[in-house]
Amino acid sequence: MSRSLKAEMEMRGREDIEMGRDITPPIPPLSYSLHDSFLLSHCSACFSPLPLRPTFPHIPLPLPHLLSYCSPRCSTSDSPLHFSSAEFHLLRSYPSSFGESSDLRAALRFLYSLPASSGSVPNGRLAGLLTNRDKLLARTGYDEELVERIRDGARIMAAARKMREGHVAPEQNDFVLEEAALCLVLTNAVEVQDDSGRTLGIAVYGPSFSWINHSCSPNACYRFFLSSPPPCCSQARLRIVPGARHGLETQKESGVCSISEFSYGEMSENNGPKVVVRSIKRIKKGEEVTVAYTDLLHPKEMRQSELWSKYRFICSCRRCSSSHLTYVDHILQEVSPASRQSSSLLSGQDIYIDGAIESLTDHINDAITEYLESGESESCCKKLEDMLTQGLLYEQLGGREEKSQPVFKLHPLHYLSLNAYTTLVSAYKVRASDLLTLYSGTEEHHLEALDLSRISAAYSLLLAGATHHLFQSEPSLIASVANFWMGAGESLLTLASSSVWSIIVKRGLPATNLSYTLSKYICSKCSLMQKFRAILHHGEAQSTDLENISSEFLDCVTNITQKVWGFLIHGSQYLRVVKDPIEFSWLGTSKDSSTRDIQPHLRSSAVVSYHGDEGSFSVCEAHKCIFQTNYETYQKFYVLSKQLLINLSCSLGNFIRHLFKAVKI
Ligand SMILES: C[S@@+](CC[C@H](N)C(=O)[O-])C[C@H]1O[C@@H](n2cnc3c(N)ncnc32)[C@H](O)[C@@H]1O
Repeated sequence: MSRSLKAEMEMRGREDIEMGRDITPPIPPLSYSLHDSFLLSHCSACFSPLPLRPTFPHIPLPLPHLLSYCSPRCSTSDSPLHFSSAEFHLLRSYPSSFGESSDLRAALRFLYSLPASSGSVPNGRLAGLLTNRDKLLARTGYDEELVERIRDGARIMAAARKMREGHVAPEQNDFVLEEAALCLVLTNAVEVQDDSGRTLGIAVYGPSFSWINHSCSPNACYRFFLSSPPPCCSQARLRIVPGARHGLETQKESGVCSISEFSYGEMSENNGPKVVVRSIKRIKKGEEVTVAYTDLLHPKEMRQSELWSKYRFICSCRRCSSSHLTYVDHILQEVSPASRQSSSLLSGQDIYIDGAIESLTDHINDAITEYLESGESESCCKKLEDMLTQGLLYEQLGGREEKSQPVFKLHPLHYLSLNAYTTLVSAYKVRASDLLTLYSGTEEHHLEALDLSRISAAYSLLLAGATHHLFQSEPSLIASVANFWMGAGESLLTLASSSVWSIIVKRGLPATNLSYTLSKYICSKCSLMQKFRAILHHGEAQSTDLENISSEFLDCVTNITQKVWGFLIHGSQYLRVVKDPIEFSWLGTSKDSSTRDIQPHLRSSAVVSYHGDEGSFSVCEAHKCIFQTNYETYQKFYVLSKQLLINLSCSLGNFIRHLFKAVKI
C-alpha cells in the first residue's frame, strides 16, 4: 500500500461553481444490489420495475431463479456477474435468520470486480475506497451486534465463494478480505431511491463520489438515474478534484491528487443506477464539497448518534459545532410542557421531559411502523392525530395528579411531527383511494373520499411550509424543501382536478372553467421564475438571491393559502389549531428567538376563517351548512375553494418548476 493511501480523502471544487449545477457526470456504480424485498418486483441490473413478463437469468441454473431482469440485455450483462461473484451461491444457502442480504451481495459483487492488482489491504483501502474495518471492529465504541454481523456476514460470503469454486462450504477461519469488503460497503454504499423516494437497494461508487465527506450543512446533494440520464446531465463534466485531509507529501501545497493514483477508475459498463452530484450552494475553487450521510431534518443528537454508529466519526461541521444549538436543531427536538393554566413548568416537573420525549417517540414510531407493516391507514391516522393533539399527560409519565395538569406536546416543527405529517399525507390518500375502490357507486362515498384527500393535501402543505420555515435558517435543507413543495403542489392539483367536484357542481352550480382559471392566474402575478432564471443565466446566484426569491415566493403562496386553509383543514382536530401552515408567527417562535424561551402555542379554540373573493365563511359556518344540507352555501364554499386550490397549485407549480428545479435532487 502506498503511504498516501493512509490519508483521509476529500473532494474539492476544481473551479468556482454556482448553485444548482451538476458537478459530476453520471457515475456508474462499482457494485450494486437490490434490497431483498425488491428482488421479485424490480430488475436486478437497472433497478426498474419489472414488466409483466420478466426475463430470468440467461445462464442455465439447476434451481429456481433468484433474480429477475426486465430485458434480455439486462440479463445478459448482469447474470454472469450474479453467478461468478457467488451471489447466486450465497442466496441459495442464505440463512433467513441473518436478515437483509443486500450488503453482503454488494460486497461479493465488489470483490469479484476488483482487479488482482488491488492486492489485499483489509485495514486500509480497496480500489481506493476506505474500508474503515479497523474502526468498525475496534474495541473503542465496541458495538457487539455490528461486529457480529460483520464477522458472520464475512463467513457466509467466504463460504459462498468457496462453493462457487466447487468446494462444499468448508469450515474457514480466514475471511479478512470478505470482512474488509463488507466494511467498505457499510462505509461507502448509498441507498438508491426511485423518483417517488422509495429506497430500492444500495450502490457503491468510485472515488469521485465516495471521497465526498459528510456535513450536516452540506453544499451538494445527489440523485440517481435508473435509466439513461438526459443529454444535459450526460454532458456534465467532473468539476471536483480529490484532496487529502492530512499528510499527503506529494502535492501537499494544493492538497490535490489524481483519482487514478488510488483507484482502478469507474466501471465502464452500463449497468446499475448512476449517480450525479449537484451543488446546492455556491462552492469556491478549492473549497471542500460535502453531502449529507444522514437525515438533515433529524436533530443534532440523533444525527451524531447515527453517524457514530454507522461510520464511527463525530461530526464537527458548522451546524454541529456552534456553541448554542442552532434554531433549527432546537426546534426539531422541542417538546414542551404546557399546563392548561400556565405554560411553565412547576418545580420537579422538568425531570419528566426526557421520559416524555421517549414516550412520544415510541407512540409515534409505533403508529408509523404499524401502518407501514399492516397498511392500517385509519387507525394510524387516529393514533398519530391523537398524539399530536393531546400529547402526554404528566400523570401518564409517572407524575402526581396535579390541579393544573401539564401536558407534554411535540412542537409542530418537531422532527417527529414532521414524520407524522409525512405518514398522514400518505395514510389519508390511501383511505381516500380505498373508499373509492370499495364503494365506487355512491355519491356520499365520493364526497367522503374528497374530504380525506383534502386533509391529505392540507398535511402536505403543512409539511412543505414547515420545512420551508426551517430552510430559511438552514439553506442546505433546500433539497428536502423542494421535494415537499413538489408533493404539496401535486396533492393540491390532484385535489382540485378530482372528478368528485362534478358531484357538487351537478347539485346546482355552474361548472368552473378550469382552463380559464388557469390562464387567468398563471404567471400574471408571479415574476419569480424570470428573476431566478436571469440570475442563474448570469451565473451569479448568491444565497441572498435565493433568500429574496424564497421570501417573495412565500408571500405569494401565503396570500392564497390564507384563503384556502380553512377549507383544507375543515374537520381535522389537529390541523384546526394550525393557524397558518406557512407563516409560523402564530407559534410565538421566530428564528431569532433565544433557544430557551420557545413554547408551542397550540390553541385548541382557534377558529380558522375562510375569506373567499366572494365573501367569507368561518369553518364552523361551513360545517353547519354541511349538516343542515344547505347545499347552496355548501356548494359555493366548495367551488370557491376549488378555484383557490387551482390558483395555489399553479403558483406552487410555477415556483417549483423554475426555482427548485434548479436544485432539486
Ligand atoms: C465515504 S467515505 C468518505 C471519504 C473518506 N474521507 C476517505 O478518505 O475515503 C466515509 C468516511 O469518511 C470519513 N468522514 C466522512 N465525513 C466525515 C466528517 N465530516 N468528519 C470526519 N470523518 C468523516 C469517515 O471515516 C467515514 O467513515
